[in-house]
Amino acid sequence: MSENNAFNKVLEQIRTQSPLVHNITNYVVMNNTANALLAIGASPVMAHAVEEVEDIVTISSSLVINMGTLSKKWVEAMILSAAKAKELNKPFVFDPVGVGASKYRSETAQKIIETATPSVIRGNASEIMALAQVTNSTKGVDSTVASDAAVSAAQSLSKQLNNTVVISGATDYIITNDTISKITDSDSMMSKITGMGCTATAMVGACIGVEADIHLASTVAMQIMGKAGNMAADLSAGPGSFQMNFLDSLYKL
Ligand SMILES: Nc1ncnc2c1ncn2[C@@H]1O[C@H](COP(=O)(O)OP(=O)(O)O)[C@@H](O)[C@H]1O
Ligand SMILES: Cc1ncsc1CCOP(=O)(O)O
Ligand SMILES: [Mg+2]
Repeated sequence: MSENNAFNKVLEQIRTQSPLVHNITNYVVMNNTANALLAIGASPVMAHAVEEVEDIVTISSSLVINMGTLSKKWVEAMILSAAKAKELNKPFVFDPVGVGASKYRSETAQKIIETATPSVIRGNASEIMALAQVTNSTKGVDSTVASDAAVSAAQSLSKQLNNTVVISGATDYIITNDTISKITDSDSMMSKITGMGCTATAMVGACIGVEADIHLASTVAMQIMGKAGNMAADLSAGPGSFQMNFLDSLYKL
């Protein structure tokens, strides 16, 4: 299938099926990522309570676990939901926000991965290298290195876990064992807005909710980000209007 056909097919599936995407995500991006999922045609639900996460996983098409703003109860909810996703064979994507920046983040990321292998791990270069225990260059939640630097770390992580690893940045890499796809079509304005990485992870959640080929679904998710990012940048004077135009662009894709 050509790249364009795959893109159109997955986008069409999202719009016709409107997959329910269960997000356990952070306070910073919760509203943005819910709106981004709606704009692309998916149906978001943000649910964190330990009392309900297993029920929500059960009715959802996919699960997004994002560890941006951790706390004890939320970690419990993440572990419960990851275990449920494994039991029910539901696809799930993990965003290891800021892994390496604190012992708590590193331990939590390991706990989640040990509970259930995420279908996809999506992070920036510093996060992927910290997760693969190559180097710790994490500066808070932003990467200090270009995505190219994390390719071999992502590849060993993917081989070790037998899953798909996405490194975002000026070039996005989608890596599944020896298969590497690259996307260079996006805009640097995207790095000036908080939550663009989390939005990329949410887009992966939407795509794996409708498409069983996880590498293809992850690639389309990053294409969606790049295309909407370019469209929005053309219309925007700066990061403020970019945020609004990005949502409109997702809707118009
Ligand atoms: N310098 C850049 N040029 C173009 N696109 C970028 C750049 N940096 C990030 N992006 C895009 O922004 C989105 C978020 O990536 P990134 O900033 O790496 O994530 P995070 O916010 O988790 O650090 C991705 O879709 C990526 O393609
Ligand atoms: C700033 C910040 N602090 C904790 S979570 C968060 C959002 C990070 O989002 P992204 O990784 O998508 O930029
Ligand atoms: Mg991030």
